[in-house]
Parts: sequence; C-alpha cells; structure tokens
Amino acid sequence: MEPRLTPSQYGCDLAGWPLDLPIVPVNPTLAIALFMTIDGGVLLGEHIGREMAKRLAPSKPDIIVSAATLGIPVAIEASRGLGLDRYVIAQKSPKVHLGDALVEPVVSITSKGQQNLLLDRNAIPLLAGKRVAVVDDVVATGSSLKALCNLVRKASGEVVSIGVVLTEAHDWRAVLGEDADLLVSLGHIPQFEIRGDEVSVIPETLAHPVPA
Ligand SMILES: Nc1ncnc2[nH]cnc12
Repeated sequence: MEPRLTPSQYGCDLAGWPLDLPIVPVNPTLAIALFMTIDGGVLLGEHIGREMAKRLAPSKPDIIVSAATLGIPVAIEASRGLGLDRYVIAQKSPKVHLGDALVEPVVSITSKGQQNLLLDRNAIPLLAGKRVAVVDDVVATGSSLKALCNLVRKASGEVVSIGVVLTEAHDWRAVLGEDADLLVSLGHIPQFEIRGDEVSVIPETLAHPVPA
C-alpha cells in the first residue's frame, strides 16, 4: 500500500471552481496533486470548456488537438465551448490503424519510461493550413505539449495557442521555449517534497515562485 501522506489533499482553484486534489507520490521524494479530468464530472467538464474557450477564442482556432487519455475531455469541452465540431486526438498506444502514423517521443512524470504520441495520417487534412489550438489537462514537464506541437507542425498546421487546465511547477517553460508564450491556463499547482509521511510545498514550484 502507498503511505498516506499528510496533508493528503491540496486545495486549488480552476478559474473560480474550487477543487481538493489528492497528494500522491511519484517517487520516494516527490509528490504531485493529482488531477484526473475523467473523474471530475459533467459539470466540471462544462466549466472547463467554457473557461478554456474564453481564453482560446482570441487566437481564433479552427480546430483543437489533444492527447489521449486525459486530454480527451478537455478537447471535447473546449471544442464545444468554441462551437467547433471536429477535433484531433493523438494516441499513446499503437492501434491497428496507426502503423503508418506520424510519431513524436514523450516523457511523462505520471507514466513510466518513454512513450510515443501517434498522429493518424488521416487527420492531416483536418490540420494542414489550419489555425490549431493544442490543449491538455496538466502541463508539468511540457513533453506531451511539445510533442503535440511538433505533430501539428509536421501536419502543416499552425499552432496559434496552447490551453491547459493546470500548470504544474515551471519545468515546462524551458521545454516549450517560445511556445510557452502561447500558453493559457485555468489554474496552477505546485509540487511537493516528501519527508517521512509528511509533504510540504516546494516553494520554487508555486505560481509565483519563492526563490530557493
Ligand atoms: N498533477 C497531475 N495530475 C494529473 N496528471 C499529471 N501529469 C503531470 N502532472 C499531473
């Protein structure tokens, strides 16, 4: 069994929607506030879509792109909020129809090892020459969003904005580089240091970091 950490939850705000997230270890010294978009309910999904749409609308996207699995509700709800129909989801696991897919590597802090993001070649016509908003649930390392931006560009789409529900710490800024300027979010979560069964916020990972 995982040790129970104290405190066990972190309270955050998603554009006016208060949420208590469970604090879970990702390794012996680091814990995160876990946000699972698929467990939040329909009303939270609607709220996320409405608030995400407000923030993405100024970039006038034609279509939204995200990654399976936790990005899927964000893509659907943001598309609904923007009045868009089609959206494109990059897959993480090879599917029978994806033998010939466009591929980009990803390193995640919540899944072990290296994975790939795969874009179905049949989706290329939906993206080529289009203004594309890339969305995801949480940006931590920035690796998934960077891979998504690379896939959109390989498909000749223009990345006009990046929308995430939560930013987590700040490592993503360096990984995204100039693309970090395209990013909008609904909230921020820090990361946590584990000592024994107690956790404390790492000050440099707060929205307005406290220098070490
Ligand atoms: N806090 C978090 N919740 C869910 N997925 C994540 N991926 C990276 N950080 C995460």
